[in-house]
Amino acid sequence: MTPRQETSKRDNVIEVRGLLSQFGDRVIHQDLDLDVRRGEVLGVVGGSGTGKTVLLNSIIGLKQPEGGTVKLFGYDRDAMTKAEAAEVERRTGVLFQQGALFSSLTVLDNVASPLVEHTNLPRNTIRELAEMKIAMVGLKPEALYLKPAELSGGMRKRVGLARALALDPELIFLDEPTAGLDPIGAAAFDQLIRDLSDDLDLTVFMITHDLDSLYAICDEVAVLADKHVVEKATVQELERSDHPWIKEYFLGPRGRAAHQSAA
Ligand SMILES: Nc1ncnc2c1ncn2[C@@H]1O[C@H](COP(=O)(O)OP(=O)(O)OP(=O)(O)O)[C@@H](O)[C@H]1O
Repeated sequence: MTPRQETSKRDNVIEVRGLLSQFGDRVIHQDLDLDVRRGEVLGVVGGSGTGKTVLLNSIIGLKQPEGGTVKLFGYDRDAMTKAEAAEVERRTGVLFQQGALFSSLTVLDNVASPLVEHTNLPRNTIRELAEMKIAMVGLKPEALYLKPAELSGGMRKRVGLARALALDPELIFLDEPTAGLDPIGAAAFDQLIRDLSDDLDLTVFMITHDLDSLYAICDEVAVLADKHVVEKATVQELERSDHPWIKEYFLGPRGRAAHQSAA
């Protein structure tokens, strides 16, 4: 077993340098740099098709970059041993856009599945741990034996989050977690993410179109435009940016409304 690479508060949990991502001749990212500090809740925004999901996939290893380096917990993705890759996977949780739940499994079995796959714990312990995670995301015990089709959109997101948290990760990736939720459900989900981050010292990489989420819970926001991260800063700093897309985004009518409701 490899010695676990510890990270301190000052360390970057994610470090991307000079990322080049392409599909055929089509360049999605060029010279993209991004640092995410331990414990930070980072919002990732950008126009539709700017490559937010491709960036997430490149960081978690679902897409092999055409150039540059991606480091997670200090390990270079391209130079990791199998054991290091497994460690990184265990320390990382992902909530995909559609939840990606197994439709034939109950809530309990969905949340238990990473524990079954990655640990040798006895059945009873797995069950208790899964129940704990389900309670942690605010779902009642009545939900344990329901199947995904019997859940509301907000409940499905919570189950996806509970599953992403099953192995006690230090870093979670969320792809538009509040998409499709009503404003009250979205605000509750935002608060849940912020509380989990504070309580568990979780680092959060969150793609979102939801301006309210940025104001409510993000420490910083990375803006994707022109094939790279054009700025990474607090929302207050971004409101003063000269970049045309950022200006339009934060100072347009929806940005102003989000600013006012956060004030
Ligand atoms: N597997 C693929 N093959 C070819 N092109 C792809 C593939 N995946 C993504 N793309 C292209 O890469 C670009 C970036 O896609 P991505 O899904 O990352 O955008 P996004 O910023 O997440 O968009 P949205 O906000 O609409 O979800 C898009 O133009 C998309 O068509």
